[in-house]
This record gives sequence, C-alpha cells and structure tokens, in this order.
Amino acid sequence: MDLVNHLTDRLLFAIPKKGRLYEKAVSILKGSDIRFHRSQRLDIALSTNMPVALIFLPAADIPMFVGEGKCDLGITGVDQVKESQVDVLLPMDLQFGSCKLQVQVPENGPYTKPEQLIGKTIVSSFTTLTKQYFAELEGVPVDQISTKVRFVGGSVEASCALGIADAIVDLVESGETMRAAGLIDIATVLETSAHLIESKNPKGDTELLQTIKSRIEGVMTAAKYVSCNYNAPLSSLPDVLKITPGRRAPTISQIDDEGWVAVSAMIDRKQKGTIMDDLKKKGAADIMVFEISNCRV
Ligand SMILES: Nc1ncnc2c1ncn2[C@@H]1O[C@H](COP(=O)(O)OP(=O)(O)OP(=O)(O)O)[C@@H](O)[C@H]1O
Ligand SMILES: O=P(O)(O)OC[C@H]1O[C@H](OP(=O)(O)OP(=O)(O)O)[C@H](O)[C@@H]1O
Repeated sequence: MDLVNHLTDRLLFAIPKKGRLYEKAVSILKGSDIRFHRSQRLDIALSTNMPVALIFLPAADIPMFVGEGKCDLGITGVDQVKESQVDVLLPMDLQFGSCKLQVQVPENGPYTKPEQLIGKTIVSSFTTLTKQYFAELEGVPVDQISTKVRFVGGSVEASCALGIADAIVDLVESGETMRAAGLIDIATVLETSAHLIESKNPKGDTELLQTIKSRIEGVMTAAKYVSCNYNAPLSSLPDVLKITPGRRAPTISQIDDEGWVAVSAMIDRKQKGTIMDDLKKKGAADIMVFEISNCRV
C-alpha cells in the first residue's frame, strides 16, 4: 500500500516508534493537542481530532522518509539527519535527546588522540559521520581514508572488548555506558538533540503544517517560561521592569492602590528563584509564579 497516495487528505507526521526519543515525542504531540490512539503493534495512528496521520518509524529511518517527501514532518535526532545525508528543513530544536557522538577508546590502552587512530579499525552505528570525521583528520576525500570503519547496529560499546575495534564512535549522554565498558572519550564528532524536521516538498496542507509548527512552538515556550505576577510601587517600576522585561514586553495594569501597579511577565523557568528574590529586594510585593499549560507565541 502506498501511504502517501492512500492518506491524501492527511498530513503525515513521522514519530520515533521506540527508544530514547519515543516518550518525549509523544508528550509533544499531547501538548500540541494532536489526539490519537495507537493500537498495539500498529505503526500508523490516525489523529482523532486533526487531519494528521502519525507514522511510527525507527528514529534512523525518519530523515529518509521526510527527505523524500513521503512524510511531511518528523521528529528525530540531528545525528540521524546528518548520518542520512538528506536534505530536510530543521525548523525547531525540541530541547531533548541531547547527547554527543564521541570517539571512545579503552581507558588503559595506547590511544589518547584521534590522530593515533588513523589506519585503525573503528566500529560505529554512524559510519557516514565516522568516515567524514576521519577523512577530515586524514586530509583526504572520504573514499580514500585508510581508517577502517565497520558498522554495528547496537551495543557498540562492546566492540573493543570483543576485539573487533581499536576504538568506537558512539553516543554519550551521562557517560555511564562508556565507563561501564571501560572506555574514555577522546574527541567529539557531533553534538545532537531531537529536532522537528520538515520536508522541502511537503504533500500535506501547508496551512495545517504551519498550525502544527506553531502548536509545537507553543509547547516548547510553555515548557521554557513561567508567568510571573506581582505588585510594585511606581517609584521602583524602572528597576523591577529591568528584572522582568518579559518575552516581548511586560503587562502593567492599574490597581486600586495609589502609587502601585500590577506587573505580569513571562520569565525563564530556570531563573524563577533568583528573579523573585531580586524583585523582592527592589520593593515588589505579592510575587506569584504560575505554570503556563500552553500558549501560542
Ligand atoms: N543516551 C542518550 N541520551 C539522549 N539521547 C539519545 C541517547 N541515545 C540516543 N539518543 C538519541 O535518540 C536517537 C535514537 O536512539 P535510540 O538508541 O533510541 O535508537 P533506536 O535504535 O531507535 O532505539 P533502540 O536502541 O531501542 O533500538 C539517537 O539517534 C539520538 O539522537
Ligand atoms: O551515556 P549514556 O547515558 O550511558 O547513554 C549512551 C548510550 O545510550 C545509547 O544507547 P541505548 O541505551 O539507547 O541502546 P543501544 O546501544 O541499543 O542503542 C547510546 O548508543 C549509548 O550506548
């Protein structure tokens, strides 16, 4: 069945079917109010409230489907996009799935610099990026590198201990997997995080595509900011507004207390403690912080 021709009335959105990106990707769909029910083992779910079909695919395959215009939108890691070498738009960093693709060697071995690995055997699930990295290191085109790059699909960290690699190129987040395998990192090939990716030739309704992007942007903003509300004496207004300039500008309202105003502004969630302390020091009172459950910006 050719999905693209079968679901012509729906925008096709590719979502990682399992693994590290699955849960956060699904929570972004929920936050965007794209409702769906995914039957067990079914990799297609039709949204029940929007003309969208969610296609659950391996994270590594999503760039290809979006790149070829078979899906209009997708969520996957930048590492997968670069590894696939496809031409897609990357409209939004989704701020999760952050990790580094790193060159790793046995901790008590002879290698301390990536240059020492030229001509050796490297194992990775990211063979394209690994070859590109060594081509640059060797100063030759990719098809002329002397370093041998072999593919394995998972548990890459076992390769050195099993005697099939001098070094590996694999993802590192906490470093736990690397340390447990007796490896250390000696170079970074790429820093990555999950992104919204978009076809350059979308088949779906472009207005709907914009609506979905705007909803996801709203989810991201709601996660980044909280709403800060307080009262301030007019005399301290210039000082407190410097502390809470807002995303665009703060809202200042009259209140029934002469010489005082109410201020409302979006503030960075991570700074909320310091911001509240600073406002208090500058004379603000009744300072409250509220969660933003959703927004459009
Ligand atoms: N430890 C990690 N921390 C953060 N993000 C990660 C981590 N490992 C992988 N990722 C991100 O998630 C993407 C998918 O990795 P994952 O290991 O889940 O792949 P998968 O093969 O689809 O799933 P599985 O390993 O269950 O088969 C990676 O390309 C990367 O962008
Ligand atoms: O630095 P850490 O926090 O330990 O994370 C890194 C590990 O996470 C990923 O593998 P995953 O556990 O998804 O399984 P995989 O090896 O089957 O891909 C990655 O390939 C590393 O092995």
